[in-house]
Amino acid sequence: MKDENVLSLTDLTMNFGGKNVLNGINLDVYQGQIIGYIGPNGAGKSTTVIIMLGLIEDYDGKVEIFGQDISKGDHTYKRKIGYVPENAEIYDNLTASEYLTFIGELYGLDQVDVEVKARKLMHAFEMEDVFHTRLASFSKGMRQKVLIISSLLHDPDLLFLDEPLNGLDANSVMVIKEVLSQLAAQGKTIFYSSHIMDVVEKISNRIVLLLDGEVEADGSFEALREQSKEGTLEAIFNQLTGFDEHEDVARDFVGIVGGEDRHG
Ligand SMILES: Nc1ncnc2c1ncn2[C@@H]1O[C@H](COP(=O)(O)OP(=O)(O)OP(=O)(O)O)[C@@H](O)[C@H]1O
Repeated sequence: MKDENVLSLTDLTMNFGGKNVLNGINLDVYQGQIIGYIGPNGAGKSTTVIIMLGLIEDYDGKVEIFGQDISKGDHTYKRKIGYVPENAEIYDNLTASEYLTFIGELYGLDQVDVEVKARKLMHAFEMEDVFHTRLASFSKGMRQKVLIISSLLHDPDLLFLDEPLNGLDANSVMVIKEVLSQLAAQGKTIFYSSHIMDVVEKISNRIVLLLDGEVEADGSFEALREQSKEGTLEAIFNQLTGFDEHEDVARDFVGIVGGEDRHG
């Protein structure tokens, strides 16, 4: 069923130590959308995601996921969400098989079923040979693939991804982009947070730009391009965040590196 509201944020505000980090976010996300969630460092993207995951509770405003207000104590919605964190505390002493089975069991899956599914997904990513190898020996990209698998074991309806392509080679990037498109086409909803503008531009059907804890822009790439008259999402991002000083910043930086600190 498309056009179903999967996620709704109403006047979401978050204050850390007297500083407002989120300043009243309003957002309705519909089934099958891939939301590119972008914004400068410190804009509040991770904070929003962590609130939606139910990990921060002292926010103001309303967060509804699958039509339920998540502050009401019913945590069953968590069974239907998946999460790829940017920096995962991965369990280095576990093998991929042990880690994935553990995560699957946390989601309430049967141990044998989850192990079979995890092995198949590792095989699909050409990693079956390291299924029983400790994660400590995995490369960055291999770990990232394990994280992606772990977020999908329970076939979630809503997926939160934070820089999911970290460390992946060009071929793997193509596979994951295609996986996400096909999941969205099946009706899964994807909340994709990244700083890699050309990927966000291609993968998202809706882009939400957060600036100082507020939604500064919200629309398809085509609509944003129309409004801003810029050609790429990177240029739109620079324009909307009011940044046109990259050459000056770089010149200062390189000058300091070379011992020519003009500011003393
Ligand atoms: N637990 C915390 N305690 C205090 N301040 C916090 C905490 N978490 C985040 N902040 C502050 O909230 C602001 C938003 O942080 P957040 O991590 O949400 O930004 P972001 O948009 O995800 O940034 P980035 O692109 O760098 O990942 C920052 O100023 C940060 O210092």
